[in-house]
Amino acid sequence: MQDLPNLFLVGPMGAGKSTIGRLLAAELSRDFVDSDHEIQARCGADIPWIFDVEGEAGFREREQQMVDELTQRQGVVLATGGGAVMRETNRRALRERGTVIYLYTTVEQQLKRTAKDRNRPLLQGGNPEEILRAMFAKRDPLYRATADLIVRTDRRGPRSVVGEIVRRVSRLVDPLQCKA
Ligand SMILES: Nc1ncnc2c1ncn2[C@@H]1O[C@H](COP(=O)(O)OP(=O)(O)OP(=O)(O)O)[C@@H](O)[C@H]1O
Ligand SMILES: O=C(O)C1=C[C@@H](O)[C@@H](O)[C@H](O)C1
Ligand SMILES: [Mg+2]
Repeated sequence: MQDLPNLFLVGPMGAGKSTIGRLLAAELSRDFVDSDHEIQARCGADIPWIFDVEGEAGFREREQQMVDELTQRQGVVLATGGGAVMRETNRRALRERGTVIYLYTTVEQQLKRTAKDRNRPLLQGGNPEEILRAMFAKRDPLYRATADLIVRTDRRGPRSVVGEIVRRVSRLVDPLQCKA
């Protein structure tokens, strides 16, 4: 599937953007890039540390620069951070430079998938369920407004989600799928 556009994954913490993105890129023989990982690699610091030193505002500036840079690559699968859609500039870059896939999941699944991980500063120091519900209310409309496709990840494993994405994206690119 050489004609596929860039594929950009958006969605909340624990939706599976990093996990599914990596598998999807391997399946399509594409490069995989992960905005959170790239920011951490360039700073030599993990996300909680960046939040401690620069605050969320500093992290969001770095994220905007990274989204701008990574969306200009060709032939990539990109996992964005869960909050990237909060900025209009990021939403525009994503929409204009590739096909955007919203990985949807429920707050119940997010809680299970993020419970043991301390690398998400916005979930520390409060009730994670309340935080995730408030984020969902604010962000779900933005994920939907940015996305070309919405794919549920709460009821099936990562490999099955990858299969669905490949099928649905190839239909978007070539709606009739006629045999030669
Ligand atoms: N479809 C799935 N079914 C079951 N578990 C999943 C699924 N997708 C991801 N997971 C698990 O959920 C956890 C979080 O996934 P992942 O780190 O890929 O989420 P993310 O969307 O990248 O989150 P963040 O925005 O915080 O980076 C991982 O342990 C992963 O193995
Ligand atoms: O949902 C969010 O705002 C975040 C999600 C993660 O991917 C990281 O980008 C960071 O922890 C913030
Ligand atoms: Mg991730």
